[in-house]
Amino acid sequence: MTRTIRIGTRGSALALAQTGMIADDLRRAGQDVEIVTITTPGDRSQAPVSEIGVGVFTSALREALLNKQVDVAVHSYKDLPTAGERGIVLAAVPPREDPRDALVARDGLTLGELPPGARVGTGAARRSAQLRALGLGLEVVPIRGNIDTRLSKVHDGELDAVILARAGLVRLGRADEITEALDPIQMLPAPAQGALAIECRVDDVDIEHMLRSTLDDSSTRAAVTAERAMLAALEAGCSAPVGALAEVVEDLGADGSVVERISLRGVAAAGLDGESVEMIRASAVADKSEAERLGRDLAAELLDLGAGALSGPGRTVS
Ligand SMILES: NCc1[nH]cc(CCC(=O)O)c1CC(=O)O
Repeated sequence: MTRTIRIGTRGSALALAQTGMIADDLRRAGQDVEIVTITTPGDRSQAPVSEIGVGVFTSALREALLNKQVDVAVHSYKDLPTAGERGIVLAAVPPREDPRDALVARDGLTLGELPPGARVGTGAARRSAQLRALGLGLEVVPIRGNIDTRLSKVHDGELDAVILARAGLVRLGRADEITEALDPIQMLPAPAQGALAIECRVDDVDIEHMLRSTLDDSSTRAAVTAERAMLAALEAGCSAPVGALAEVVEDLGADGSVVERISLRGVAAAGLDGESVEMIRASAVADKSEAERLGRDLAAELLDLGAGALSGPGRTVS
């Protein structure tokens, strides 16, 4: 008799959509699965994420895993704190969705077409800092709430545009509302944006192996490992908003053979003040097996270049 695997998820439309896709993948692989919804304090609170803290969406799910209410937890990877959790293992990182941020603007407008003074909604310090650094004279309006709530602020005319992760809109079947996918040169996404983290208990070795062999994508794992290593190293040294994007690329080795490398770009605000619009950018390439070190090295370079403490709003996960 095969065991029914209980998959824990948050109850938001996005979380249910992405957990449903993972459940389908597992069913196709012959597993018997059941979805269990866990309500998190982040779902109940309307306070800014910078106040309620990173991890607010994910700790209840990890607790449900540890106390055996569920066997697997599906998280938006970028919402996970960089610190690991004792007793829990990252069993799989499935192939990533398009990691870019997306603009949803009135009248089909792109960022460059929005007039000065246009009101653009985002709750993320990372997005607002990069947006202000573009020098377009846009007014950044802090917003929170689920994706549907944010989109409705454009449709009802309260805002001219909002910026959201493209991946969330794709998974909710609302990609047709995107008016521009933002180029990473203008707007680097949050570390691990567009990726999922599939966790299980450390001692559940059979489930861990099944999850890894069914769902894990080694290139996505390497890319998010580099991005998150950069974030973790910066967290220790600065409180500026951080963006990162790694891509696995094929390159020619010294002997002419094809080798896989990771190319990582990072951005952080300079440590001037809360109104700072100076963004510090750096990039580097390393062998795919060196993801962790690449991330740490790029963080050290950003700190050397002046990435630092921001006295304004704190870092948020988005
Ligand atoms: N912070 C909330 C959150 N967590 C994951 C996503 C989108 C999906 C993803 O990045 O995987 C979002 C919404 C957003 O940033 O627009």
